[in-house]
Amino acid sequence: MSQSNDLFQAAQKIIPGGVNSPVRAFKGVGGTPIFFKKGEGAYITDEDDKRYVDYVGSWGPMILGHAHPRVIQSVEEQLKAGLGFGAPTAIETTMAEKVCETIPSIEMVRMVSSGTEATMSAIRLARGYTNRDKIVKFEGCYHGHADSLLVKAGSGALTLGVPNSPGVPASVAEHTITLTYNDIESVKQAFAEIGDQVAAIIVEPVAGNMNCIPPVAGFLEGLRAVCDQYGSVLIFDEVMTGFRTALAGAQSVYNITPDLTTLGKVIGGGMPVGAFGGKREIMEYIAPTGPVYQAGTLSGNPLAMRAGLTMLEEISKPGFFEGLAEHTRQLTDGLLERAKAANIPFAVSRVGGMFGLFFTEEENVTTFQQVTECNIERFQAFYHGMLEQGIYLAPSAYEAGFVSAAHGHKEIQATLDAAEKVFATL
Ligand SMILES: N[C@H](C=O)CCC(=O)O
Repeated sequence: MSQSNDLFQAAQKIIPGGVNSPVRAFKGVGGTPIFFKKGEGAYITDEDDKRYVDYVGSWGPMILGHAHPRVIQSVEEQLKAGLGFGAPTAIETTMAEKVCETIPSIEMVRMVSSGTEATMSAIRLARGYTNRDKIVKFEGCYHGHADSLLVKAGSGALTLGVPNSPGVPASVAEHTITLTYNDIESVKQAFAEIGDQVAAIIVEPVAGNMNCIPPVAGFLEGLRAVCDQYGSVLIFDEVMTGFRTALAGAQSVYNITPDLTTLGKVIGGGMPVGAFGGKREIMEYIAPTGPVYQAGTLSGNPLAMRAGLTMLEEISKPGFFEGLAEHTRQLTDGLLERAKAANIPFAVSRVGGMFGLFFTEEENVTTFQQVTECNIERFQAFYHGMLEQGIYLAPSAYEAGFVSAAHGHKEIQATLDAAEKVFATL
């Protein structure tokens, strides 16, 4: 028996499923979850002292690698000044300035404590601003677990087979119209029928919660045009892609300006932080300047702001994203080459520091349907083979992988060597 197993047995007695977020439970790959005790750079160490090259990065935030010395130091300094006051602090304004200066579509920003809070609040704001109830999302996209958004959702909900969760009232879900990602015609058609009732379109500009699906040419442009035509708010959920696909997020990669943007993960430097922001005119609808209520005891927590701001400073250094994208390219190209050599039908995707792996005959995966048609048994076998070789990937076929600045030639080569061995066994 391993320490992880013992810990999992104990955890299951007192925590539902033994985990505090369902996707951690390994239901998507079979077996039992690994319990970790330490992270350093590109590596994490489990409770049995086995070290892994980590491509989960705490599900995205760890873009500098684990325990980055500057992030740790800034948190230590803040610790001595107190953990939080529930009152304004100077660092919140510094953080807001940094976000607005980095992502030009954001003229005003409000900090919250998670990505779910960010998307939930952005939806409420869009509804309040437009005085409309309906929202449009896309099947397989995941925007956190607020009621309105847990409809045909991706990520853990899809992994566990509950894309529509019990507990979400039908009277709430009926206001969420779910369309097909990367299919602009279905959007135009829906808007022709009910466009004047739609408060917002919310979209992951790169769908990272159904693996990693970039937008096809014209899709995001089409969403922008439809929102302009019908007076709906365009919300880019950049919780995953913000500060990850590029410094200014996917909106800068694809050159589309949303009305609102939601952020999370990297912005907290590993601490629980989210944010939503955008056009001043819309953001001023939020209390206390406007009537749409939104609040949080821990919002803008100084410890979290300090960690996040330090991380944003580090990733703003010249050349950071070029290096990250190059390492991600080496990884995905290398995997593709080795799969080909082993005659395994396989495809990859990547944008900046995020990537997707697909066991499929298709060369390009662009739709939710293609994602769900991938060979899941083969993914599971690959997953466990890689785990054995000391490579930690997300335990779900529907989650993107993340490369950090700490992943260098050595880690990528180790990953490719491991993959070569595992592909040969499939
Ligand atoms: N894809 C999810 C977040 O973006 C995975 C994290 C979770 O559900 O715990």
